[in-house]
Amino acid sequence: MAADLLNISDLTLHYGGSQILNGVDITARQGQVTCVMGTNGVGKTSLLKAISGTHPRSGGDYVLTGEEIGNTTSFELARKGVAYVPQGREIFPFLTVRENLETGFACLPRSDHTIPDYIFDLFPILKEFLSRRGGDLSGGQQQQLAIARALITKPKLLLLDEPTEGIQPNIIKQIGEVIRLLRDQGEMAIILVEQFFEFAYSLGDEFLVLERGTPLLRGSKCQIGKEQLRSAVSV
Ligand SMILES: Nc1ncnc2c1ncn2[C@@H]1O[C@H](COP(=O)(O)OP(=O)(O)OP(=O)(O)O)[C@@H](O)[C@H]1O
Repeated sequence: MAADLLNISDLTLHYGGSQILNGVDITARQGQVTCVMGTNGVGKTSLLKAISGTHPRSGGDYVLTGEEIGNTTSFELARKGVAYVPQGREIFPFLTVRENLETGFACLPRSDHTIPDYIFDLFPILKEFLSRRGGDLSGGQQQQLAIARALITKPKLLLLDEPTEGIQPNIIKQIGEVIRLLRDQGEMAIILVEQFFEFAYSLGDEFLVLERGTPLLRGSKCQIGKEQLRSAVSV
């Protein structure tokens, strides 16, 4: 059984007076992909914001590699190995590809401030476009850049928010291969928020389906049948 890297239980999250997440449990294990699914507005992005510390949670226990995490900053969580690739990618359009990648150095010691070669093995196009401005890349290339920037931080836990959204099929395939490779290396835990059902199903080891901020279905691929998952996702 793969080791638990992240264990969150009974998570709640509010925006002002609106409660968005209520009693969510999620686990991420090394060498596994946990897929978070559900229709628009159920709270998938909010869950990733809570895990990455970009929005404070209102309650719940958060344990990362055996350490209890209080309400801390996203920077501190990045230093502890949590990398977040947000929906919409949020690369810096006026910085070059190299400069975008180098922003990942912020949470690393100075001795690690070099872009490792494996980044370009995973995403060869980024090497070719190192001097191009991020904003001049296609949507799919920007998504690859956003994932690469997250990998620069040497994460233990990689959070991906809808990496296939608005992206052409050949790049979706490449991104799927990268996720599979990272998972199969067995070190990293990956949480994937994804509405593209076949993509999510092919990559996922564990699934959590949300409905209006609460868990509707949770379990492993062995426990949940494909059609059961598909019908839960379309609720
Ligand atoms: N900053 C915010 N302030 C207030 N409400 C918000 C904020 N961000 C999101 N919401 C609301 O919280 C709910 C959950 O949003 P969230 O983006 O987490 O859902 P989601 O499942 O990721 O949706 P989608 O699939 O459309 O990205 C929605 O009703 C949304 O309108």
